[in-house]
Amino acid sequence: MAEVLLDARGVTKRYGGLTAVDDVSFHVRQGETFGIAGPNGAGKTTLFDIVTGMTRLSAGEINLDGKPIHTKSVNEICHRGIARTFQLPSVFDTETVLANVVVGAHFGAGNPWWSGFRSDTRTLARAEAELDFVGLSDIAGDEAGPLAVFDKKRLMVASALASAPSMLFLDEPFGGLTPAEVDELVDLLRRVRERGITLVLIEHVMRALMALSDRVLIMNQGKTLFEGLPEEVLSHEEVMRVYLGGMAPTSKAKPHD
Ligand SMILES: Nc1ncnc2c1ncn2[C@@H]1O[C@H](COP(=O)(O)OP(=O)(O)OP(=O)(O)O)[C@@H](O)[C@H]1O
Repeated sequence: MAEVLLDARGVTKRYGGLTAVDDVSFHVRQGETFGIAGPNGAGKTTLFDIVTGMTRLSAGEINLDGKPIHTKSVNEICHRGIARTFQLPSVFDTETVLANVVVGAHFGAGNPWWSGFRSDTRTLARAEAELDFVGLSDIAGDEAGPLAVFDKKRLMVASALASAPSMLFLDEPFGGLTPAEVDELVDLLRRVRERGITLVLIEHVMRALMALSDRVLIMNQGKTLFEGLPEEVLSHEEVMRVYLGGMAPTSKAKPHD
């Protein structure tokens, strides 16, 4: 069995009287794809924000490769090998598609912090290779702001990959995509996995979550409702009641919306 890459124990985040993430523990093994689902407000994005250093946990610990990251800054965590994408497409609107990816390549895991002050052919080549990988080379010179949702989502993936991560966290990568785009992105993420990059994804599109995940974590009201194999979700009564609400898991609808 592959080694544990990420180990989260008793992770808790309180906002005043609200406990957004409540004593959640899970681990992710090298090379696996770990899916996270749950209704609106379950604490999924907060969990991502904690792991990636965008918010501090109130209690618990998170280790990457056996070393703590929950006390580290966003850039230190990035340099340790964790990259992420966001629920709402987040790109530098007024920069070109290529310039967006160059940012990831400049500031990512393989470079020291000052690398952003210089431009080199190796960094540019890495950015161009990732653009090619996600299928956006043809529009490398276009401004990123007016891009369609699917292109922005692929651009976020390219920028994240350019930072040379060992783990890629994807927050609802399939939201707002057409069925054909969902299929294309599933294929792209499989190719990311084939590169040996460990994936963690939050997803409401159950078809995509089931197709990609080796194991899943279902959250509800900040707590772990279920952790196990995707096929076991279907026979878990509490998950079916709370999350799926009786809907077929292959449905493309968001049951909580
Ligand atoms: N900065 C914050 N301050 C106060 N409360 C917050 C903050 N961020 C999140 N919350 C609350 O924490 C809870 C969990 O939110 P979170 O966004 O993590 O849920 P989610 O599972 O990602 O939901 P969704 O599926 O809608 O994205 C919600 O009740 C939310 O309102």
